[in-house]
Amino acid sequence: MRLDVIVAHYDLVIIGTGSGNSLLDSRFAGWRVAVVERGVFGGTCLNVGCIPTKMFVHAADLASVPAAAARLGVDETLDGVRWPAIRDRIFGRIDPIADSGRKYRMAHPDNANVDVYLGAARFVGERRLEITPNDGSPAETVTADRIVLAAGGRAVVPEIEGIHDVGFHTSDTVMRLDELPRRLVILGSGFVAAEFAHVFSAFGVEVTVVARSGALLRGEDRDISLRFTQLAQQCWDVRLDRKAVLAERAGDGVRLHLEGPDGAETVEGDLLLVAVGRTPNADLLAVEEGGIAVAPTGHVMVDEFQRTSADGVWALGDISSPWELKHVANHEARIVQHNLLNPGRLRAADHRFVPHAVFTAPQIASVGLTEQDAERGDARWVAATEAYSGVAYGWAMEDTTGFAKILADPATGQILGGHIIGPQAPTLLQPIIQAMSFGLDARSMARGQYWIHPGLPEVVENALLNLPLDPVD
Ligand SMILES: Cc1cc2nc3c(=O)[nH]c(=O)nc-3n(C[C@H](O)[C@H](O)[C@H](O)COP(=O)(O)OP(=O)(O)OC[C@H]3O[C@@H](n4cnc5c(N)ncnc54)[C@H](O)[C@@H]3O)c2cc1C
Ligand SMILES: NC(=O)c1ccc[n+]([C@@H]2O[C@H](COP(=O)([O-])OP(=O)(O)OC[C@H]3O[C@@H](n4cnc5c(N)ncnc54)[C@H](O)[C@@H]3O)[C@@H](O)[C@H]2O)c1
Repeated sequence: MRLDVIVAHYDLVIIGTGSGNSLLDSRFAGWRVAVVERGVFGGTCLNVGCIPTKMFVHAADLASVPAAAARLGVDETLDGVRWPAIRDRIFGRIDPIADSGRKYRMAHPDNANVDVYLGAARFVGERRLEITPNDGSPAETVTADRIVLAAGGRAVVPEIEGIHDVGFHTSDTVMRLDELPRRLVILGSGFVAAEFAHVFSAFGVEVTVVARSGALLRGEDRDISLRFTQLAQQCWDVRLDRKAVLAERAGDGVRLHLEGPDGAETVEGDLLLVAVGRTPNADLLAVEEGGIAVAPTGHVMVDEFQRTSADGVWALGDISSPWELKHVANHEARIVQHNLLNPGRLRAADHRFVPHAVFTAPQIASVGLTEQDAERGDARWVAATEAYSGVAYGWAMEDTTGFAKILADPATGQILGGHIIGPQAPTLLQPIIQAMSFGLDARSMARGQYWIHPGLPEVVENALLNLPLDPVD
């Protein structure tokens, strides 16, 4: 046991103000609470994740309109992209929200029972934390009956010789650039790579994507990943099956040395964006000192109630979740909130049908089993697709590449998975998520309701009707 001076004991300490900040409401008014935040209030989604990226994506979608409109006989020109104006509008909206969130917690009478520590917390014992303030003042030790770990994760930087010398960006910094680069090299082929490749190329930047794997977004259903990779290759310089072995400066820019199927090669850009995944912050919190078990992936281990292995310690969001998605972090925050307030009536988190969307071009959305998942299982399944070009609104759009794919149990019609690539994919997928969540089978979903004609959701209706389900009497 360390003999630090304990400055305070709390009923509850929350580490991290992303989804962790949403736990507190008037029901906690009688609790003595501390909130610890080492960075900007509001966490990843608000400040450097979902929200600003999608604000850039929307602007990128608008910049892409003239190219798409010409095919329909509408001639428009893109006169320019005012990057500083786009950037400043986005952060001019976001930064004050983060700022007012911090002020609300620190100073509003609603939070009279809450102490805010602006600093980094780490475990020094069971439910015992050392907090190192951001302002350089001496560390303080606090203890608590309950602790919620909501400290998220951080971008991974791969071990490539020279990478720290050349300078690189991650999603944390690339949205605040002073000016657009002429050429951008993106290392990685997941969500972040796909979204920023779209944003920067729509703004006129020459984009090179370096993928370790043989396809982009290879976690998607393989038909979706294949279609997206083919489309990406038409827009960006896509290098598949490449290993980056060395980074060096090239003039004012950067050169990456790659090894691939055809041997050694190099790619150059004015900027390098590293987008090779994220890792949970459990290590920085020294959670093992608090008796908290960690999985081989680095995630804090939790049970179905979001309890860690240490008494009184809960976890939510990216620090413990393999999904690393805001709607999952929010759901888990609601579960932890309920369980803190109702220790005798614990509620389990529901991770049965976790959807996701990639806001690239075209958009992609997915829920449930992919075809490759289904092949690995023992259960019977069937799959069917419908192209956007097979429904009236898809004709209107002259879409030739989008499709919806649905997997189902052929006997019961239970929907096992849904995957869509094309305009408005996340919006089109939502009824499939709803059907899976509430047990609506494919037959009932297809024919038990009207589908607005000629709406784009007809692509989902037709994919359902195309499923080769077992005949029913
Ligand atoms: C570029 C990008 C785009 C994304 N887009 C989407 C999207 O479109 N849709 C989606 O669902 N998800 C998206 N995500 C993922 C989403 O942002 C995360 O899943 C979500 O923000 C996780 O929330 P959280 O509360 O677990 O962690 P965070 O929001 O990361 O909050 C953790 C907080 O803890 C603080 N902290 C960390 N360590 C300590 C410490 N030792 N002491 C004190 N404080 C600490 C951090 O400063 C941070 O503020 C995106 C992520 C990125 C990076
Ligand atoms: N729209 C969204 O919901 C959204 C958007 C952005 C980020 N996110 C979340 O943030 C997380 C992080 O995103 P991400 O794109 O950084 O990670 P990711 O896990 O989606 O993709 C990382 C990719 O980098 C590749 N990779 C790993 N090491 C590499 C190396 N050394 N060289 C080249 N490639 C390498 C991997 O094979 C993988 O394809 C995602 O898992 C996602 O949950 C969500």
